[in-house]
Amino acid sequence: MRVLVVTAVPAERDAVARAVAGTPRVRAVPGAELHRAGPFDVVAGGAGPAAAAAATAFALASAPSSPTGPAAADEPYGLVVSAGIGGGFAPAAPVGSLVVADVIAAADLGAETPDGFVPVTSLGFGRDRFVPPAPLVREVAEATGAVPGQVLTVSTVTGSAARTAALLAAHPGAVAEAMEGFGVAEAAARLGVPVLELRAVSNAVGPRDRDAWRIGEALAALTGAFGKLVPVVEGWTHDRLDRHRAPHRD
Ligand SMILES: O=C(O)c1cccc(C(=O)CC[C@H]2O[C@@H](n3cnc4c(=O)[nH]cnc43)[C@H](O)[C@@H]2O)c1
Repeated sequence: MRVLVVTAVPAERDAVARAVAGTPRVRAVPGAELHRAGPFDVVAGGAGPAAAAAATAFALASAPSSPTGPAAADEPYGLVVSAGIGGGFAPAAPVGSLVVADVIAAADLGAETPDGFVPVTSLGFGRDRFVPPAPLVREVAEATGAVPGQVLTVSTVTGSAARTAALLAAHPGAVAEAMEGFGVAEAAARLGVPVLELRAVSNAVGPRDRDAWRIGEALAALTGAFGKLVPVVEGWTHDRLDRHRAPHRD
């Protein structure tokens, strides 16, 4: 199965591509550059949910929607993965660990009210979460050792104990936060393609301490995880994923 992997920055894209031996083949698509490594087409789509959604939509729209020939390049995407480094919530996800989202939640999409934050769904429109296929999440967790749990999408990196506590109060199942998952999921859902989010933890969510980020360690963990993901995605078919697909709703 061909898999589209969307990262924020080129360093994350290259960490994913390194999981597969050989030099990635690079192909330009409108608005992006795809790096093909084994079953993965990897794109560095930019930071934040808007850039991630735009890059995902362009890459998906550039692929055939049904097989057009015998080559892997002619296959439609069966899965989209939002991947990269992320902040981990203690104690579930220490630095260097991996997390896989069982829910991809937009943590700051809503309204501030005198009574606190209200999610967009409580305002009567939009959506604030996507649920990846549960059996696939389980298999990825088993294969990679990733901790399953909610991964929050935020537009502002958390930098205080108070904000950390507020996020955990609103999302008790949260294991990590990053800035792209919800955007990737939104674009994938519109084209009916299942989504996963896999993150390697570079820093603890909490009071800002940029010097404590362990980016190299996290990128190495990301490479290791995608190496273990190859046989997992090869074992999944479009038909099998279809059975676990949640319908898109506005
Ligand atoms: O400076 C570098 O060498 C470098 C290499 C790889 C990645 C980066 C990034 O800064 C990636 C930004 C990306 O990381 C996610 N992220 C990481 N930690 C957090 C966090 O605590 N809260 C939210 N997001 C986080 C996020 O998805 C960013 O887009 C630098």
